[in-house]
Amino acid sequence: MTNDIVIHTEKLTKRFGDFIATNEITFDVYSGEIFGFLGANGAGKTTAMKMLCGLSRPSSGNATIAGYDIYTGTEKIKKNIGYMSQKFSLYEDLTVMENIEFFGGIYGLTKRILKEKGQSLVETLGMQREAKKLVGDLPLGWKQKLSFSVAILHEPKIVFLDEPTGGVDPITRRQFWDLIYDAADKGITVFVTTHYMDEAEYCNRITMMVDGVIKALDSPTKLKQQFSATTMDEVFFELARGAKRKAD
Ligand SMILES: Nc1ncnc2c1ncn2[C@@H]1O[C@H](COP(=O)(O)OP(=O)(O)OP(=O)(O)O)[C@@H](O)[C@H]1O
Repeated sequence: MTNDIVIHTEKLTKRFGDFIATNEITFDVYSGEIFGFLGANGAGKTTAMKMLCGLSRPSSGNATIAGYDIYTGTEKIKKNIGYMSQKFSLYEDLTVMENIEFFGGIYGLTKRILKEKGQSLVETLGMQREAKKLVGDLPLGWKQKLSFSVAILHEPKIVFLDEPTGGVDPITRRQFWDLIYDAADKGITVFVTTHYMDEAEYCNRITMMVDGVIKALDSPTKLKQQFSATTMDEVFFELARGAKRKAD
């Protein structure tokens, strides 16, 4: 982690009619940081993440992502980020290698680089025997690890992960987090939403959103001190219990 700021937001706001989904959120994220973005259902996490990825125009406020302005630099932003969501990841009807080639191609990698990177990726993941198998036939945990690796194949400055480990067992989640640490060690900033509080502990810093507003932002250790809590679960409960919004 360095002191270089790669995500800077200032009073970033998104309204849907009269409803304020994300209300004046302000924070900085540093290069190589693992930044956890937490909140109860409906808190406004996905709305914020869509704005940061250049997919949704803010109603007001400012932000720069990888040095590019959120209003005028959305195409540049998209080139400098990777994205992975539990809801959308890989094509189930393509093989492991075909998915690597397809997504690597979209991210602008040449065929020669893709061949090299694809080979070393399946080796790193221990998936040599699966390279020609359909992704649909792989266990969920493997799909998620592959999906994450594909999202950073083009070595983006920032990778956005929207609940990347939903539905898998704790051991596979731990392995997934080893990949996250490797990426952060290489200088890739990781912006991650999760509902798992053990994963919150793995982040360098965490924001907690409640009803569209940032209620807390600090390291897990400092947050636990601040709320006299022994676990992040207790911190989360303390902050989120007054939330008015419910899941859709
Ligand atoms: N296009 C939209 N039009 C109107 N309201 C919306 C729209 N998108 C989101 N919202 C509302 O904004 C609020 C925040 O939604 P968002 O999806 O950002 O929450 P979230 O924190 O990501 O929750 P979850 O963990 O359930 O995905 C919700 O009340 C949701 O209903």
